[in-house]
Amino acid sequence: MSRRYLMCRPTYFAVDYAINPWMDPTAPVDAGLAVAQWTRLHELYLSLGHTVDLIDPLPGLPDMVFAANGATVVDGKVYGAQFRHPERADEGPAYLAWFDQQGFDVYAAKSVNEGEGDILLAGEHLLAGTGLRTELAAHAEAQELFGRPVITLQLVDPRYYHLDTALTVLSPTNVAYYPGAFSPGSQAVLRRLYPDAVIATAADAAVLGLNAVSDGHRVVLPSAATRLAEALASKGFQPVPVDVSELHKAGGGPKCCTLEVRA
Ligand SMILES: CN(C)C(=N)NCCC[C@H](N)C(=O)O
Repeated sequence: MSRRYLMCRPTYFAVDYAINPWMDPTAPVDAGLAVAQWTRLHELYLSLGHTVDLIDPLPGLPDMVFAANGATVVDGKVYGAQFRHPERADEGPAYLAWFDQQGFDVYAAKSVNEGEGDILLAGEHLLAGTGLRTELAAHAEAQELFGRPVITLQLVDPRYYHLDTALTVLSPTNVAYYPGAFSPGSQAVLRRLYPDAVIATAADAAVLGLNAVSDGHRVVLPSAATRLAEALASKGFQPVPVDVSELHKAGGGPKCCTLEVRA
């Protein structure tokens, strides 16, 4: 199924600060390679028949490439992001202004939330992560704004700081997830909601394999996640691997670079 995405070219990509355990400002980053990998991801979406809008990157915001964190867009309503860390604070208004200019109904958040990093549409309801970045209060805000039930999931491992590092929505009725990233209660919720889920291993999660983008059948995921790709194929999904090794140095993958625009 064809989707509409928003992406941001990593023109100013760098790892200048560390706000997650993957980031090491002393390690070298090849900004040119990051742009090349991002460009391949962009072209891949176009070749799969998706529409991709682009927002202009801003200097001084090296993580702005991670468009998924910029907002949550459902039914044409845009719930703006309010970032936990000051290093990313200016991204929220930049993304909201873009949506405003495009004529969407935009809502500035009252609570800390990092967009689709932590708030994922799954069929009729929203799955929402908390514990590391997005505040619980944002779940209530999102429920009120979108008029859809929000299912709160507690994240417990700092490596999997956003819900979209630990869980991929594969279709309206199924997900893939790494149980170790969730509290025991949230693991039980996921088992109850998704008895047929694809269960990722610690190794799948460690290459950020769950930071994937599904259109309901084709699943774009990091090429390093080979076992997860096999598990998805065995459930009838089509894995589409993409190399995002340079973006991984900031703690990101294909999903982080991709905000779904649901008009
Ligand atoms: C699923 N992921 C990982 C994302 N949705 N976003 C990536 C954000 C990376 C950024 N350095 C940060 O730590 O905020």
